[in-house]
Amino acid sequence: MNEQGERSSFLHQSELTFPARPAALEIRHLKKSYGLKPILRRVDLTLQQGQRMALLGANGAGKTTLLRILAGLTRPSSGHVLLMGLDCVAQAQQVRRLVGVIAHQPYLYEELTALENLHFFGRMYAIENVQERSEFLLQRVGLHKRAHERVGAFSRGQLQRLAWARALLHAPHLLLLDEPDTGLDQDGQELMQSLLAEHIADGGSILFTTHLLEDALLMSDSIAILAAGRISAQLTSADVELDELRRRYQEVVR
Ligand SMILES: Nc1ncnc2c1ncn2[C@@H]1O[C@H](COP(=O)(O)OP(=O)(O)OP(=O)(O)O)[C@@H](O)[C@H]1O
Repeated sequence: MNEQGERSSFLHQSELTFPARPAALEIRHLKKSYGLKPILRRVDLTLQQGQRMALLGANGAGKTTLLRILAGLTRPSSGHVLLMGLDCVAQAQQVRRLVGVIAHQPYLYEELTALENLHFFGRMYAIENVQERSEFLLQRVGLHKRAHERVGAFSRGQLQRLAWARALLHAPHLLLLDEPDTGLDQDGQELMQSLLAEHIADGGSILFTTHLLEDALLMSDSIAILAAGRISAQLTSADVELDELRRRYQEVVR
């Protein structure tokens, strides 16, 4: 390259603008049908890194379906989903490492102990310090005394606590939480709140579903309402009172 060429390439480089960091989640024109039945007709949604979003909607609106697509458990019929800039379908394996999921099913092996379950998932995610990390999380969710008990004998709330440990095991960026407080007692609810706060303090992002509008408001930075297969309303939590949220929700889901 001649002198002039070097200079122009230097100038070019100095003028480069670095791309803004990718959104935690970017959903465009997402559609999902089961057979001929459309469930998600056109979902567009963005969640920035470090943010918490509540996803509301009536029974059967498609919230779980949407979360399952984001978690790589179900394929979309069409549209695009990017997670931290990675395509949910084309880069599904990398995407799975970025998400921690609490779903309706706990996704745990009943015949294994709590510790064995975490070891199993730890190996799946190729976590280096799996023993240490598993013990730390069992302690954190209050199950350290049950580490060597078979999960088949756990109560619903204990399963949910272990599901939390499993979801956090690989330190995912995005938590996808489908009614995450199901079965948790008062202590469990407080534990969940502190796990969520720690996740956000560490720079993570959260998308969760709930039917409790009050919780949605308290636990989120923004609220999206899914109705008729679309995000029919999006609100900034700090700008809306509970009564107004109730009114908007009724208007949209009716
Ligand atoms: N595997 C499937 N095959 C066929 N239909 C399905 C399947 N999974 C979900 N559906 C249908 O998709 C629609 C949306 O279900 P989904 O579980 O996503 O709703 P939801 O908003 O999470 O509801 P809820 O608040 O009751 O948990 C429902 O009509 C349901 O029957």
